Amino acid sequence: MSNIVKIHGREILDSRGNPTVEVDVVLDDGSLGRAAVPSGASTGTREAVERRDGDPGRYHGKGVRAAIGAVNGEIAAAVTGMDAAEQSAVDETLIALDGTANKSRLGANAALGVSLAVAKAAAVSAGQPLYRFLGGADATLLPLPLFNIVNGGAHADNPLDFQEFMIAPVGADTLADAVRMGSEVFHTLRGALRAASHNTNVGDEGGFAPTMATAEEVLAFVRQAITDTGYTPGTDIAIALDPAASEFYHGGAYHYRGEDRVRTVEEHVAYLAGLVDAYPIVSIEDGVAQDDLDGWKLITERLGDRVQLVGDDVFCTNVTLLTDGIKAGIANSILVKVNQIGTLSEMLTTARTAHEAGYSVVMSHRSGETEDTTIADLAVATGCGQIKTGSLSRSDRTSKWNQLIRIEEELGSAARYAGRTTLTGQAVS
Ligand SMILES: C=C(OP(=O)(O)O)C(=O)O
Ligand SMILES: [Mg+2]
Repeated sequence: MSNIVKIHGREILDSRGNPTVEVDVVLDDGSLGRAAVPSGASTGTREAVERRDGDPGRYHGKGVRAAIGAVNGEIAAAVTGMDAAEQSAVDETLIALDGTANKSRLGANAALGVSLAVAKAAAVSAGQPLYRFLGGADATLLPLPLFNIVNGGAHADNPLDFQEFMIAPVGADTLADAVRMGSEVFHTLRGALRAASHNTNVGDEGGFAPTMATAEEVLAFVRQAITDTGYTPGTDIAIALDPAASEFYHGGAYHYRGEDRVRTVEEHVAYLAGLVDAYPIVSIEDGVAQDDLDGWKLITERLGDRVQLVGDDVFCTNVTLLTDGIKAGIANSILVKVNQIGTLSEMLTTARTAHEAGYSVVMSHRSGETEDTTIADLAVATGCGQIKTGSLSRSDRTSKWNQLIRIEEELGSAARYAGRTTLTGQAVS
């Protein structure tokens, strides 16, 4: 038993240069846990509410300072003296103290910083790495990485409607091999884009952000880059998409800016199905919008037995939304982002509920990140088998891949690489 003796929140910068929350938790045996809180750009409407600021540049830090004030004031007063190993009790205290359904009073960013820092301090106190402290001796599964190598949507200033084009080294033998393969393709793609006179600037998650108008154009480049690197598309390296469709769904239809055309729900789902037919796509996240329940039913009926259909905005890491979705028979997978719900315990409940229903779980970063690598450990602790944490450039992204490399090395012969084993739906060949 190690009690919390000090909680200190501070303002730091995230990868977009915006202020965010970092929390230190100190225990009576001197153990220190530190956690920094990320932030999304294409946020789901039912996410827990972070106290932040709307207009970068003009405010700089007002909302974040209010969240930090809550950490150093009300939260510190309530949580100091508690046993850091009692994560559920700490998280229940945070939830009750806030008192709202969406953590809007104190801020989900205040709650999450404390929740994660407490877990990390407890792991230090127990003399264990976080993944083992939370996951036990069975936490040996290294996740399949989904590397986001082309950025569009809300994460880039190009005309691409789809937010993320990812590659997944399903045929790698180890996580370290998967990272190497991903980076090889990333560099091949850079060369191919340059050769075709496209820019090779990167977006928020470190993937290239070329001025292309259609998903097909990107997919053709990505598939060619896989082949030109010496790998077989689909067998060695598959493709995953996050269209983040809530961002371009308005008035009951999908508005494609790049092509300057509108697709009905049926046309949009048929278009995605056509992409699955034409390319080695194994996973589509938010293929339809959070408010388009008919679209979710249609896409699940049409593609659910062929590809992984991941719910991000539609579930918001919220166990109630997930349970409703399971009952409605939509999706077959959930994206899990700790800051969407605000405490570690709630995220773990959501992940467990998904697994029990046969839904796969993909651990995820946010588009605004920090150098904090906690989600790498959480992916191994939960044994979820998949993680997306951006591209193979920018330290805010590579820090997570590098942490997974370290965990794999530390596990030695006990380490197992998930490859394609945790993908739901029928993987393509
Ligand atoms: C990581 C994502 O983006 P954001 O953090 O902007 O919600 C996503 O939509 O999956
Ligand atoms: Mg998403």
